[in-house]
Amino acid sequence: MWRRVTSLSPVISTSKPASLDQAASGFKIWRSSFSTETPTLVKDGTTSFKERNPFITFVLGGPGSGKGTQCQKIVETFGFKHLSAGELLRREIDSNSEHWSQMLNTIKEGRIVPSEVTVRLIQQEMESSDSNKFLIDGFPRTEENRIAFEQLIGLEPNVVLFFDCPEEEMVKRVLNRNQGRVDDNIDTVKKRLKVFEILNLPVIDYYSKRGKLRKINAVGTEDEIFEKVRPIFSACDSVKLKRYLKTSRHLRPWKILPILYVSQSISVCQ
Ligand SMILES: Nc1ncnc2c1ncn2[C@@H]1O[C@H](COP(=O)(O)OP(=O)(O)OP(=O)(O)O)[C@@H](O)[C@H]1O
Ligand SMILES: Nc1ccn([C@@H]2O[C@H](COP(=O)(O)O)[C@@H](O)[C@H]2O)c(=O)n1
Ligand SMILES: [Mg+2]
Repeated sequence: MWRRVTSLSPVISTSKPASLDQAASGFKIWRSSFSTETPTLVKDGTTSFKERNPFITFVLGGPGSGKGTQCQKIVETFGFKHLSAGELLRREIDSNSEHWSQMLNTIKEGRIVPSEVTVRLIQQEMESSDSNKFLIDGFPRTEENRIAFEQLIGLEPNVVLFFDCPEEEMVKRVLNRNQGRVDDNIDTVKKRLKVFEILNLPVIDYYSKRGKLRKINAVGTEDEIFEKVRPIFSACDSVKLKRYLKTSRHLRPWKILPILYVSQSISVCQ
């Protein structure tokens, strides 16, 4: 049984000019429906999602930079729950949910769906998941996305991956993808690249300044790129382990030493 708890919080705002926001989403009506209250779902008799202290990774990069491909490998190797924001939106469109046609048009135009919609979808998936380690792929795409996540969910990412790829390579990969996506065409890709540059790069810069960004050169084979990703998560495991060691009485040092050793190679991922 879920009950809704609300608390007051400031209105979500961004430092971007309003015209840019509008160009990115095209959903003035949805945007204006943002509440000044922050609802939090709390399961009766159990802890809230926030209290589960989940490990959150945001996965960023331009269109076709390889976010989804690398997330799959991270899932296979480190057992994270993968949530692709774009995939969640496509699923909503396929299920003819409310606003499906607006969402479809937004995606066709390479623009950004209002944050409240996307954050709610991510929140539902996280809260209903058994996992406590999440890869949130393709999110946050804008400062508004980022602030909405912080305000509605009340959490920040532990790590932010950024797959840095030249535009020419991204365009080539998207046009060869062949998965029937409505936005995999040259016109939409050009728009998505523009949106990435104007709206997503400031988010990347934000996390870089806070020391959370792990920038990965996304040129090379899928396996070569994953070898740059791997140490980041080995290190994340070790951070959790260190925390565990502080609180646990059941120490088994011989079991964690190899992982701590691997973690020494963190930080330079270029
Ligand atoms: N290192 C790589 N070299 C060549 N092709 C790749 C590489 N990584 C991924 N690809 C291919 O490029 C295409 C785009 O990859 P992927 O779907 O992972 O990108 P993405 O960042 O998730 O893109 P989007 O933001 O559009 O969802 C896919 O067809 C994938 O198989
Ligand atoms: N935070 C997000 C993520 C995605 N979208 C829309 O979906 C499109 C596809 O996203 P992918 O991550 O699968 O490339 C994207 O171009 C946006 O139109 C969004 O609005 N907000
Ligand atoms: Mg993807």
